[in-house]
Amino acid sequence: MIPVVSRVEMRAFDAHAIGACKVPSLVLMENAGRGAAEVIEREALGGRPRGKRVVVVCGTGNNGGDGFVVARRLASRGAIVEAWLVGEAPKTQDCQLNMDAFAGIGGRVGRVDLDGSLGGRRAVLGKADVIVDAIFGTGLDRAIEGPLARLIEVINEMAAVKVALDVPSGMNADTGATMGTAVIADMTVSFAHPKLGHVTPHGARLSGHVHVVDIGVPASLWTARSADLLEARDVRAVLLPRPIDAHKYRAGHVAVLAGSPGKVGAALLCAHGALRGGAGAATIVTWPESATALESRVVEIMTARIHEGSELTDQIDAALVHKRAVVMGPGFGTGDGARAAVNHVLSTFPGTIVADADALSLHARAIEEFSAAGGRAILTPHAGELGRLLGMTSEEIEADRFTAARTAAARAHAVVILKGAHTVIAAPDGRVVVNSTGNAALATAGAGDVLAGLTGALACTLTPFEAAWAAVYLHGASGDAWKEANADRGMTASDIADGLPGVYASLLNVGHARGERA
Ligand SMILES: NC(=O)C1=CN([C@@H]2O[C@H](COP(=O)(O)OP(=O)(O)OC[C@H]3O[C@@H](n4cnc5c(N)ncnc54)[C@H](O)[C@@H]3O)[C@@H](O)[C@H]2O)[C@@H](O)CC1
Ligand SMILES: [K+]
Repeated sequence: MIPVVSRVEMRAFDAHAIGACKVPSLVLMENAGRGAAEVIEREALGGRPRGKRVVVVCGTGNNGGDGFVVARRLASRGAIVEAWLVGEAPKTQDCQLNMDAFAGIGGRVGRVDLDGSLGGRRAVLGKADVIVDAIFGTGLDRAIEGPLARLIEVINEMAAVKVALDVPSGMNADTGATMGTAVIADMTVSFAHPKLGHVTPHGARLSGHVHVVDIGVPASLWTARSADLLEARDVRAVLLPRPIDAHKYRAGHVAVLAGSPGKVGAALLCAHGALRGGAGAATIVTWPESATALESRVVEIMTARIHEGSELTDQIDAALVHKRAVVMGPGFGTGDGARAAVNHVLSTFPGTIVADADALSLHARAIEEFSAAGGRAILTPHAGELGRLLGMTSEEIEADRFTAARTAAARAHAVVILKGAHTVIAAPDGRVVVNSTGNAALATAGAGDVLAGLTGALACTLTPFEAAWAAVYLHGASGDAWKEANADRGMTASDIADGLPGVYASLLNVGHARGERA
């Protein structure tokens, strides 16, 4: 997993590097700027910097200092570079020294007169191949307004490739939100670690592709991080090879409490996700009309009937015998019977419980009720559902997804999967993992049902937290495989499930080892 840090953590990392590790700040800045210049040369200038026009827009703090290093480095590679200082004079010594060093090699330093017209500047920016945004980094502490905001809007209008240093100026490094206005970059070079804001839906749109460069201090020296970004090897490590004598029930039997008349598709997709996700068996536990509708359609999936009324809890208990995980909610309904069923499972089922869709709606403003599961529940809300659980709007959730997920996990004493681009998975003990897979192809009806079923399948053998993050990763990876083979659209929820064996094959490389499969 890759550590993802907050603004405060990053500033503490820098202070540690300079103080305890005795690496001079000027060296860190040189490393940062050199790393960024290499990324820009390779990714934005096609490996041919000579004769290309680059404008580096520098603030007066250390982000601006990084900008002057980039300017000097690219100039020495043959690019035609202008560096602009936005403000009267550098405010930090390292910024001043690097501005002088750029001027010292014959570089042109211009000053942007924020009170004047930006007309002349606009013409120069219009001719640039690359614009480097070095106005603000982690020092941003208030909304950008007035002439500075206008300058950023002008940068955003330009056709040049825009590269942000550390964070796009105006992006909140912790939440990804725009503070006043923000640079919309094609790519961002982040120093030492990715920042939380880079891995939020809004921040990812501002940042473009994020490259992380080393600044010469081992990341391992510093363990404080707000979240971890998933990598393929993390998922590979928890997916243990199956023994040669795997049995369908040892591989895990998932119960799916889902479906109501008109919504049996949700139950089917969920069970299909569980089976393609590796469950040995799946049983849909549902109302009589739904069971009748399902029985004519399912082959590999079993059904069990439950009725509203006095027999309900006994019927559920009988249906859940020997199940390792229950997924409840997809298309299940929100009536009295559904409520009684969901609450009964929460307070009695000994395995892992995945609560999705209607199981979440039933507990609006009462997220604490999930603590009845004693830490064995996994909740799978999108921002709207989590908003209802916490009594907030979905905009308030999106404004700070990390805090929302962490708060929800603590209050529910459950694992929370906050869905969206860069899904956040939070554990009740405060650990937070961010997903690195997935794309717009996954925005399709029923995708959530498949994720819930897949999570249930993995929960048969993994802890709730591991099952949650591994499922999210695999689900996204199925979307990525679809996009690679087709496009970022046209995928159905069944396709997501059907893509899972291929994802397993590429992760585990088991395609050739058929003898080991159950
Ligand atoms: N030694 C270090 O600490 C290192 C820092 N590095 C760079 O330094 C950056 C942080 O530098 P700084 O802490 O100097 O901060 P910034 O360069 O991000 O910001 C500088 C100044 O902007 C002002 N400011 C904040 N918000 C504003 C607003 N909305 N409108 C107008 N002015 C505003 C602040 O008061 C501050 O003086 C990092 O993002 C990174 O790019 C790198 O060089 C690596 C090493
Ligand atoms: K920046």
